Amino acid sequence: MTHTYRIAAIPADGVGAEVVSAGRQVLDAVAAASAGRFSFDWTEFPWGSEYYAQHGQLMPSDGLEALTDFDAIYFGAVGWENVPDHVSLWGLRLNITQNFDQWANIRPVKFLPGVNSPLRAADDRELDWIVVRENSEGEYAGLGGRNLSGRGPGNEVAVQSSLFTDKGCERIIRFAFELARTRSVKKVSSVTKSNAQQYGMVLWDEVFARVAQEYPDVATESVLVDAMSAKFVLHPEELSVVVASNLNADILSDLGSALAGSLGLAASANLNPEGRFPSMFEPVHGSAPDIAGQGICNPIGAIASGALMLRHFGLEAEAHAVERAIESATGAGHLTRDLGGTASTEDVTHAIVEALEQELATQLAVVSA
Ligand SMILES: NC(=O)C1=CN([C@@H]2O[C@H](COP(=O)(O)OP(=O)(O)OC[C@H]3O[C@@H](n4cnc5c(N)ncnc54)[C@H](O)[C@@H]3O)[C@@H](O)[C@H]2O)C=CC1
Ligand SMILES: CC(=O)C(=O)O
Ligand SMILES: [K+]
Ligand SMILES: [Mn+2]
Repeated sequence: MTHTYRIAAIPADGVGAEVVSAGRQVLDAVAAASAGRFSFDWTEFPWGSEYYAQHGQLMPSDGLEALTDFDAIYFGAVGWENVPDHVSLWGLRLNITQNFDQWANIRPVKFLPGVNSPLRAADDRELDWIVVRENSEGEYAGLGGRNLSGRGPGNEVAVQSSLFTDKGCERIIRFAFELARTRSVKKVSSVTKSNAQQYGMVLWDEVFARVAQEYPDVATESVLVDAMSAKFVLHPEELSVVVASNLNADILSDLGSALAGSLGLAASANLNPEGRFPSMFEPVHGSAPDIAGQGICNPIGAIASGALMLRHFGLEAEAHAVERAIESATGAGHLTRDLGGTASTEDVTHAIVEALEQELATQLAVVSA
């Protein structure tokens, strides 16, 4: 019996279209090698900044309903010069993550063979951690407002509030501890700025201490975000699972990707762990307008996000095969320009698909032996 996974693809803007196309090629190769066990049924939605130019919104008003019944969403990146960035982000990505309660955003950082880290002599023992990002509240709760008229020219005020709830903190912190238990280094580092932000972040620290008591087998530390950004560079080997609020984890995950070699490498999963809504898989990077449309962007972040989607479906061997294929491609020197190479998006995708087909053929041979 073939199991069909229904996936909504939303490439959106800039390099989003290029990397989603690359990721789909890899995922289709995975399905083709599954000997009929499963397949992907793709539906592509033309939403994003171009759609906005025609319709005045990033996605249709009933767009969320259209997505509800999919098994997952495979997303590129949103943002282009014709729309203010806060309008495009809230109109599409945050519209989906907020309304589908994708409260856990998982962002692994790994060292790849053949890729130089800007960290001197860093290797795969040093760079292998997961940023767990609170993805539903915190600094991106969207609470606040602007006083445009009441105070006269030059006197405008704006309030951008953060929202921290005990339940919101607890569920993401618990998620981080459960994840740490599955890793060889069982440690959770909690990141706040609770010396300066004395309400929400102190609540976070208290919830972290409370939940930690239930996980005596997991080591813990609480680090302020400024110190943590230094630690990412100076002592990356001390990190395993890093849990942080929405904004702090957003920043730290770009830093982590850069340390691994490029923003183009980093994968992410926006999870609704209860399964009430589809989860969404996307590269960490944005639409990269500076290199979009040239066929040179790095597809690895999107392809590795596809691996996270396979893992979410319980297809662990396949997810692992994709990750191994990425490693063989980089190890063999198939690198895009952001990594100092000359390969195109298509070259790298092709190299990964080839390595994957060998990887999966070996796996099948082992299974049937
Ligand atoms: N989840 C999403 O949809 C996100 C959307 N954005 C949006 O993307 C637009 C551009 O934002 P930026 O701040 O410039 O961030 P960005 O991530 O698009 O680009 C930052 C730098 O990384 C490079 N880069 C990004 N992806 C790459 C890839 N696959 N291969 C090679 N190099 C890559 C770019 O060329 C650029 O130099 C904005 O409209 C922003 O709002 C930004 C971040 C996330
Ligand atoms: C918006 C953004 O930068 C992110 O989700 O990573
Ligand atoms: K993205
Ligand atoms: Mn970001």
